[in-house]
Amino acid sequence: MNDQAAHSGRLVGSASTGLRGIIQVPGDKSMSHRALLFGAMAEGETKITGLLEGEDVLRMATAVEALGAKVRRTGDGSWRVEGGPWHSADAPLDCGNSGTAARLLMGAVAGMAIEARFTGDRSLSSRPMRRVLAPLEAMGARLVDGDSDRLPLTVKGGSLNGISYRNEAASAQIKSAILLAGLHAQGEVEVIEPRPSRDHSENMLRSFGCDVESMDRHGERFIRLGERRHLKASDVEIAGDPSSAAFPLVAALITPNSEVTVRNVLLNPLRTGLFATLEEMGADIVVANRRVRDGEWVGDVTARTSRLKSVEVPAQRAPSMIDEYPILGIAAAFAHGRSIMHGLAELRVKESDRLAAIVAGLTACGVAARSEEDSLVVEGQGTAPAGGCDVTTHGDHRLAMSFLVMGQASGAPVTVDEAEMIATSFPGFADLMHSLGARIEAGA
Ligand SMILES: O=C(O)C1=C[C@@H](OP(=O)(O)O)[C@@H](O)[C@H](O)C1
Ligand SMILES: C=C(OP(=O)(O)O)C(=O)O
Repeated sequence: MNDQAAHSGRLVGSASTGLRGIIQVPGDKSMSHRALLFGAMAEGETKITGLLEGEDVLRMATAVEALGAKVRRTGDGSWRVEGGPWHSADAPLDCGNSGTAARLLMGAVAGMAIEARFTGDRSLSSRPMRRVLAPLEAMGARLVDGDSDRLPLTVKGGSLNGISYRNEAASAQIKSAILLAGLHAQGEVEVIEPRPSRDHSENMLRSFGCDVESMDRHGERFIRLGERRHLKASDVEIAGDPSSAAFPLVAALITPNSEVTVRNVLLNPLRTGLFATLEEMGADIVVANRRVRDGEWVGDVTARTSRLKSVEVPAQRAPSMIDEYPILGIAAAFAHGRSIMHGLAELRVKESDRLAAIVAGLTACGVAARSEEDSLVVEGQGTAPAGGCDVTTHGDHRLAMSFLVMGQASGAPVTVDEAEMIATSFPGFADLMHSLGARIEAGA
């Protein structure tokens, strides 16, 4: 099967005899969004290598073009972005499935004397936007559609004041929207994080020439914009997405006779909670060739078939692995004993209610799992689960990939629906998994 078949809707993952190989995964999604957006806001031409060419990121590229930037892909696969000047978009900005595109763009638009209407697909139109709109309105932006919490909605920006905002949700999207709006605000702009979220915006704003201060005080993180808030074009090199690397690596851990290396994975410490958790579960997972590239840690990660034991994951760790709970749920199903993961309220407002969907999918595959308030409990049997089920993904790419991985080592095949959504974050997933020996086929 080629990746074309991955667009057909249903895919089936079946037991493989072993996964082996050395691969690279597509570029990090968070960095890709930011590289395009910051490039579009900067003076001069930004060169991006390793950009994730997934649907979410391509939505961002189209949106910044509609707002005034020039974006092109060159023959060698790198991208060029020429910054502004920004103007109101003639047509709505369709953010597709991407929460990051919608929320970061809202922040950027809020800071300028322009207006933009935001739309999205069925999933994105059901996700909360007030979390970003509330601080942006407090800074002086206007929401043309009253106090709406959902797309479609129209943001009118211009003449903002500063803000000091407590980011209780530990959301990097909220923080980034505030910082981006703050680039054009008068006065202090500060975000306080009781639990730090991914810091790619801070790191990349610095490489685009902005003053951004990050400080840890009394167990909280303070992020503050300094005086210099003007963006200058910068070259950005993007390493492999750890949230994508998670799928082949966990597949190797649970499938007999496997050894998989993913080269050049982004290892920013605010993104590596899954790897720490897998180590606690006894996984044979090793990082080699650890190095700093463009201000971010990068390395090669190898995973080998392992006997996993159960784990308890504290709420404090959740932001550093927020997109990895679906695949951790699969690892926990193969582990010996009861795993508990705390502090997962945010999973309910992702592309689907991931907490409910993980429980439903695992249960269908013969694994006892439940949610208890904001925690996930998985009763691992220490052996391969039955499988032999149809999993409803609710159009959620991470659920589709997770359950296809589960099929690689389950008693009977696992079928997922709406597999075309995988292309939002991991184009080429099925082909890459095939190159390792995975069995993923078009389903009836
Ligand atoms: O800022 C980002 O690039 C992201 C932040 C996270 O969302 P929240 O900010 O809602 O936690 C994450 O789930 C998403 O995939 C990407
Ligand atoms: C939550 C995710 O992305 P976003 O919020 O950008 O839609 C994700 O990729 O798992």
